[in-house]
Amino acid sequence: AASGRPLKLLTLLLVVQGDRVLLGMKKRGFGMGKYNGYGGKVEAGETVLEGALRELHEEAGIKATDATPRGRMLFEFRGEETVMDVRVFSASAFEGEPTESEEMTTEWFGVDKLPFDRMWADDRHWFPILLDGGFFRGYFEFEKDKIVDGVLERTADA
Ligand SMILES: Cc1cc(-c2ccco2)c2oc(N)nc2c1
Repeated sequence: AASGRPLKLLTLLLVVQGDRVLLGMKKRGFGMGKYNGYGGKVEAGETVLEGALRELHEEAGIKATDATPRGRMLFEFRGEETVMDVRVFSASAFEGEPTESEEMTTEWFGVDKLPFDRMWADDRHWFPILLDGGFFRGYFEFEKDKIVDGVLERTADA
C-alpha cells in the first residue's frame, strides 16, 4: 500500500550548450526572483518528459530536441506536508530562438559564471554533477529560502 506524504511531481529542464547554460528569471509565482531552468507541473495524459518539453516551450519558446533525464530531487519545506518530486532533464540542442515569456526571462550564463546567489540554494550542489555529465539524486529540506538539511549523491543514472 502506498504510504507516506503526498508527492507533487514537477519537471526542471536545463539547456546546456557547450560552456553556457540557459536560465530564466522567474517573474511571478513560486520561485519568483530566482534564476532557474524551465519546468513546472506534469499534466494528466502527458509523460514527465512531454511535460518538461511543454514547459520549456511555454516559458522559453524553444523545442528541445535531445532532452534526457539527469536526476531526481525531493524537496520539502519545513512545516508543509507535500514533498516536491522534481525530475531534472538537460538538453543541448533545440529548435527556435529563446524568447522571454510572461513567466520567465531567457539569459545565457557561462558555466563558470552561474548566479548561484540568485538561484535556489540546492543548485550549487548538483550543478557541478550536471555539468560534468553525471547523474544525481538528492533530498533537501528548506525553511523559506534556506537549506536546513539535505543529502546528495552522484548516481549511475537518473
Ligand atoms: C524547492 C525547490 C523547487 C524547485 C522547482 C520547482 C519547480 C521546478 O523546480 C527547484 O528548482 C531548483 N533548481 N531548486 C529548487 C527547489
